[in-house]
Amino acid sequence: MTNEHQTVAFIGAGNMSGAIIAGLVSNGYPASNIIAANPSMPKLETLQNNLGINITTDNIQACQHADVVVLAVKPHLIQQVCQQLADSTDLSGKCFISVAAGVNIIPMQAALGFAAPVIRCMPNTPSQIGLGVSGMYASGEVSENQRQFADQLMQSVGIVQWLDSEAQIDDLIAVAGSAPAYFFAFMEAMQNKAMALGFSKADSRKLVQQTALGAAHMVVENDDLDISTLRENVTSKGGTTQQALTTFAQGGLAELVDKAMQSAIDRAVEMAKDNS
Ligand SMILES: NC(=O)C1=CN([C@@H]2O[C@H](COP(=O)(O)OP(=O)(O)OC[C@H]3O[C@@H](n4cnc5c(N)ncnc54)[C@H](O)[C@@H]3O)[C@@H](O)[C@H]2O)C=CC1
Ligand SMILES: O=C(O)[C@@H]1CCC=N1
Repeated sequence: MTNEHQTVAFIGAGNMSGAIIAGLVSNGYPASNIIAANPSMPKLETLQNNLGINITTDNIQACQHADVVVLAVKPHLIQQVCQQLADSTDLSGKCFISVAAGVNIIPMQAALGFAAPVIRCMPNTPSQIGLGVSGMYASGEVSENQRQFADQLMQSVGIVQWLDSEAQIDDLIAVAGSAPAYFFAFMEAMQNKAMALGFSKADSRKLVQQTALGAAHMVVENDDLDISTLRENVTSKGGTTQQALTTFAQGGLAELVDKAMQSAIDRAVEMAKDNS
């Protein structure tokens, strides 16, 4: 990775930061160029012990020597954190990458006190294992160099999709940011049924996870086939799969997925209003 000696500060060391940092370090990004800040020590100590990064409980200290500041606190705290940084340190020359859902660039820049270069990034937790998806949108103030660095940073933990408008970040949340949870919920439900059928918890998990893994790999490795063809190939006429799929259809699965994804988008829009 070029620019690899840029210092990246993560403000907020929770699930998403932890996933991105783990992905970066395991992909060879120098841990000495990563610092994470969090109000409490336990998560920081785990990150330091496991990944060798720098840690601090002081957001300002983390930010001072950083070229890139990743804002990774809960959405309702983003503006407060931006204001705290703006009040206490010189932010000129720094690029901000916000991974928060439902906080737009304009209110972030207002809290930072200047037209800062801000990149909205919507990652997901599989970034932890290099299989992430990140939607990215850059404000007009972001330089080509900053954009390229952010692109390389997030490409090192998965695939990157640059977006034409900030509003598309909300769509990306529904399609990828929140979406690992949909698959987890589906697998959880399958595991529960397997257990109800008498399989042990461990066996149920093993059977479900291997099936999910196999199905995902088949999609990846057969990119010349529509996903619907892969589904049809499992479905013998009048057989068991057809019966299961009919039950899903009768329960409105496709409509339910559409509705659930739309509700995630609507929630992001609502959050952006609350955080403006
Ligand atoms: N979890 C996920 O799958 C994804 C989360 N996101 C976004 O990432 C952001 C963080 O989410 P999670 O990591 O899930 O939450 P989290 O609750 O796991 O992490 C947030 C961290 O911020 C810390 N914190 C609280 N106040 C702080 C402050 N004033 N200064 C510094 N740190 C502070 C908390 O102690 C916590 O460790 C959110 O804005 C969310 O929208 C985006 C994509 C996916
Ligand atoms: O649930 C949330 O709001 C965050 C954004 C995407 C995944 N987690």
